[in-house]
Formats: sequence, C-alpha cells, structure tokens
Amino acid sequence: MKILTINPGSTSTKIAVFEDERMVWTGGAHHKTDELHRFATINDQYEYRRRFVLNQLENAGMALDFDAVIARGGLLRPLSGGVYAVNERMKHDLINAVMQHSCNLGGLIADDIAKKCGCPAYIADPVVVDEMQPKARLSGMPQLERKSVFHALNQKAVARKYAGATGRKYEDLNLIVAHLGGGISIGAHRKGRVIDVNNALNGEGPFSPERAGTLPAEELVKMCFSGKYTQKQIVSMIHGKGGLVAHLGSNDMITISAKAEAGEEPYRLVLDAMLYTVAKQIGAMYVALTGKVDAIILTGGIAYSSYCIENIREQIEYLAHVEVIPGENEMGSLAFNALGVLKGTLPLMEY
Ligand SMILES: Nc1ncnc2c1ncn2[C@@H]1O[C@H](COP(=O)(O)OP(=O)(O)O)[C@@H](O)[C@H]1O
Ligand SMILES: CCCC(=O)OP(=O)(O)O
Repeated sequence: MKILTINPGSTSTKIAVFEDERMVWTGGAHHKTDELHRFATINDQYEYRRRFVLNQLENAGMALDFDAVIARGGLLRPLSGGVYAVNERMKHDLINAVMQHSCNLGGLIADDIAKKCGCPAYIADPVVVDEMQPKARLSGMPQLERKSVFHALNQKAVARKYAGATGRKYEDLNLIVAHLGGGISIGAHRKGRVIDVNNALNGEGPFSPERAGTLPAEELVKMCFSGKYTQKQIVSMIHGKGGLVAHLGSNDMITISAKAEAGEEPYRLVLDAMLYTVAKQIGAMYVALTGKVDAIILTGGIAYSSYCIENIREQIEYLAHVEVIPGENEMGSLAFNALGVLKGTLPLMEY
C-alpha cells in the first residue's frame, strides 16, 4: 500500500511517501522566517503550502496514486488520540479555528490531494489530544482553563519507540518527553497518558525559536492596553514572532547554536536562557510524576544540536536517565496509523 504523509510545521513542511512501513521518498523544506511572515494569516498560507507539496511530488516523479493521504492534525476541539477521517465538519473547524498554527492546514491539504487520487484522507494524534489530569486543568483564574495543545504525534511516537527499544510497554512507563522544535512542549507521560503538558502555543512553558512561553502577566496586560499594539500584533509576539525570532531575528537554530557555541553574544545568552526555561519545565514535569520517572526523552529538530543537548543534560541529568531521539518520528507514525486503518488493525474515528 502506498501512503502520502504531510506535516506542516511552524518552520517547515515535511512530506514523505511510504510503501507499507518503508519510506521510499522524503521531501519538504525549512521555510525561512520572511517566506511565511508575508502571509497575514495561516489560512493565507494554504495555497503556498499546497502547491509546495504538489510541486515536490511532481519534481520527484511521484504519481498521485496513493491508497491514503494522512496529515498531522490541527487545532480542533479536544480529542482522544487516534486516526480520524477528514470530513466536512473537520474542514470547517480547521478553517475557522480560533487558535492559529500551520498544522491546521494538514487535513485541508490532505483532503485536496486525496480527492485527486480518489483515496481517503486522514489525520492522526492531532495537537489537541487531551489526557490531562483534572487538577492540571485549573489556572489561578477560573475563567482561564489550561488546555492540552502539544506535539502529541511525535511525543507519543518517541515514547513508544523508547519503550520498544528497552523491551517494555509505553503503558508501563513514566516518561518526560521534551519536543524541541519551532514550538516546545514538555509532557508528563504517566503509564501511556499525558497527564500534564505546557500549551506549546498560547504563552505557557519554555520560550522557543518562535514562541514567547510564560510571560509576566501584569506587564503583558499593560502592553495590551498601552494603545501601541493591535491584538494581532500582541498575539504574534506570543507565537510566530516571539522567542528567538524576537530576541535574535531568526528561528534558524543551526546558525544560532553554532554562534552560541562559539561564545558570540547575544546568541549565547539568549540561547542559554531558552534552554534554562526548558530545563525548568522538565523539573516541573518531574514533580507532576512525583519523581517516579523512567526516562527523560529529548526530541525534535533542536535535539540534533549537541550544544543544546549537552546544555540541557547538565541541568537535568541528576533527575533520571536522559535519552536523545533527535528529529521527529511523525512521518513514520503517520504512515503506521494510515496503514493500521487500511488493514483494519486500528479503528477509524469519526470527527
Ligand atoms: N541540525 C540541527 N541543529 C540544530 N537545530 C536544528 C537542526 N535541524 C533542525 N533544527 C531546528 O529545529 C527546529 C525545527 O524542529 P522540528 O522538530 O522540525 O519542528 P517544526 O515542526 O516546528 O518545524 C528549527 O528551529 C530548526 O532550526
Ligand atoms: C500547536 C502545537 C504544536 C507545535 O507547536 O508545533 P511546531 O513546533 O511545529 O510549531
């Protein structure tokens, strides 16, 4: 069976083709900050990203004859993990999502290409997978409930991979998984359920290449009412143009980590500050798991940087075993999920 997998991330669009479990082609690219910031909204990126996927497939000589097209899922209502068919209700919710992120385009692009092939379109383990324990949902303001928005697909895939490699079941382990990408999410996985995690999108947790992370609330309120900024500008300072983009004007971690490693300022100070916020969030999830932690897994694109990994390791290695699984296992995981549905070993959920 031939599966097309599509993963629109905040900094990249990744594409891969699988024949059963075997990846036979991979494409995609990192998008420069300016390339995406010329679009006013995420929905405005739809045509650009759709054409990007189709052009890449055409240039690689890939015919549009897939058995299924599956994409990373977007900011839908809170859902259980699993595979969902893209339907009209889902497309409506993706187009009209309150929270904006490029993953909202995944199901829409998958649906368009699947229609050209005459095959089904799916999403799996969307970013809104919600398994939070009740006490983690409350903030200090009853009006503001915490929400589970994170790299569910990759966090679950690497957690299962680690469990398999150590001869155990994901459901028997307590793990902290830190996904270090354009956004950063750090989850406490208790026996196969993510009982707490920072919302990677809305100003919670570490700052990241393009997110502001936790902010001083009252200072932020003053900025909002200063008359100097529109709501859209403030929101984009929280995600899109926050974090390293705000401090250093770039989300290119390869260049930034090389400069930081060479001791160049302000790169060293800003990157070390970001990694300090990562270590602190890992500490918080250690407490969420009451210190009973089998391993801390560092994953995502930034986990390719030895500077970043060693910096974080020094701050947390006394807590538990540290496992590094760089990149993301999202493409393989998407293909595995689509195949499971096509072969009837996984249920297909309706949105
Ligand atoms: N070899 C590398 N060294 C350091 N950072 C890297 C490397 N490769 C990718 N990155 C960084 O990883 C981030 C993207 O991570 P990824 O997990 O692909 O997330 P996203 O889904 O947000 O695109 C970018 O900030 C990119 O600069
Ligand atoms: C919306 C949460 C997932 C996320 O932040 O993904 P990226 O790191 O790809 O932006």
